[in-house]
Amino acid sequence: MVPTAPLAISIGDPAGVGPELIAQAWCQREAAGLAPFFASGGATVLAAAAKSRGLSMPLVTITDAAEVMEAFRHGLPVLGEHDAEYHPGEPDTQGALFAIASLTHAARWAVDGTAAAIVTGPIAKSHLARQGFTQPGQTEFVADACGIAHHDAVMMLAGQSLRTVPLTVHAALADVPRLITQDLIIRRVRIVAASLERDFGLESPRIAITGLNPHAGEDGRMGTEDRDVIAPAIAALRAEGLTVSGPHPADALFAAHERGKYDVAICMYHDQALIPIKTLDFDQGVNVTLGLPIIRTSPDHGTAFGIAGRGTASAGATIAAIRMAGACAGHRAARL
Ligand SMILES: NC(=O)C1=CN([C@@H]2O[C@H](COP(=O)(O)OP(=O)(O)OC[C@H]3O[C@@H](n4cnc5c(N)ncnc54)[C@H](O)[C@@H]3O)[C@@H](O)[C@H]2O)C=CC1
Ligand SMILES: NCC(=O)COP(=O)(O)O
Repeated sequence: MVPTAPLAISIGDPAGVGPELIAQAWCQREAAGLAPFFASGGATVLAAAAKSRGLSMPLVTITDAAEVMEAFRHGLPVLGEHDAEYHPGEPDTQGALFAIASLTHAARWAVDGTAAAIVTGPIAKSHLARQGFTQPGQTEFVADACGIAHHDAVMMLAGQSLRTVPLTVHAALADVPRLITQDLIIRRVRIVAASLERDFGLESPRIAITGLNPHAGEDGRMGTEDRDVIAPAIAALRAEGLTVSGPHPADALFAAHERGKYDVAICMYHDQALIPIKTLDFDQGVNVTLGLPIIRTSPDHGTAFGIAGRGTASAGATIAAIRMAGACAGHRAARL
């Protein structure tokens, strides 16, 4: 089923690769089968970024999202006057403030139903933090926009043959053992299971949970978290009827012969979840936030300031993120 409203896209840092990849996605909209989308501001940035990439992409300034469906056929619809100069590879204060404004508007449109989903362009967290962006990332920003507690907004990375969820996300590795609790595992796995059913159409998803330590602790000989925290949480989730396995030694779980045995791997920390996705599928990886009343996706890569404006950045992950937002919105619409 197609989404009932267009998708809103925030531009991300205008000095990064976000703007040119949005332009590229619009140019490939038909071949890629993308649902109609519109940009949250950034007319100047988008026009210059398209030009830098040699793309022919008209912009259509709109004043109401109701105009998107018609406008999308002729050019990239842009809603909102927030804008910036285009200085690829040179992040600055004005650009960071624009990135915040673009994200703020797009999130609001998703929350009030103007948009069926939000797709967020990459931001540089440290640059935005200097301009008052208080959340650790866009996941938490969007959670705040929805009035959802940060610990109930769950990051999932999705590639072509693998989905992973980092249980702890932007946390120092030294803090991870302390942060992993039975309550956190149970709470997040419930959200993952419900979201995979609702937004991805997976009945009774198979959920594999990694261990924290080498060999999942080898029965307490290499760390006790696997035995004393993760295993009891898995038992509790199974008792609820969820299809959960583990704790699995993380080193082998992502091998090709293992990946077909589960629908999602719950990982203990950021790099345990993101390294396999980015290694297997850098060009197609999508970051999707589960547990929200709205749908939010993003390419899994960052701002890539070093290659912005050169025309070499791949639009694969941005296109995959737009496609996934449309598919999830379609799943939700079909359940109404
Ligand atoms: N969704 C988001 O908003 C994300 C934002 N970031 C932010 O991005 C900034 C830079 O982070 P990095 O760790 O350097 O990651 P990065 O993803 O920006 O770059 C890592 C490497 O991948 C390359 N790369 C990235 N996107 C590419 C594309 N589309 N096509 C071809 N090559 C590409 C870059 O040139 C670089 O060599 C950080 O400030 C971080 O906070 C990082 C990840 C996700
Ligand atoms: N490493 C993933 C990442 O940084 C994306 O975070 P978010 O901005 O989507 O919360």
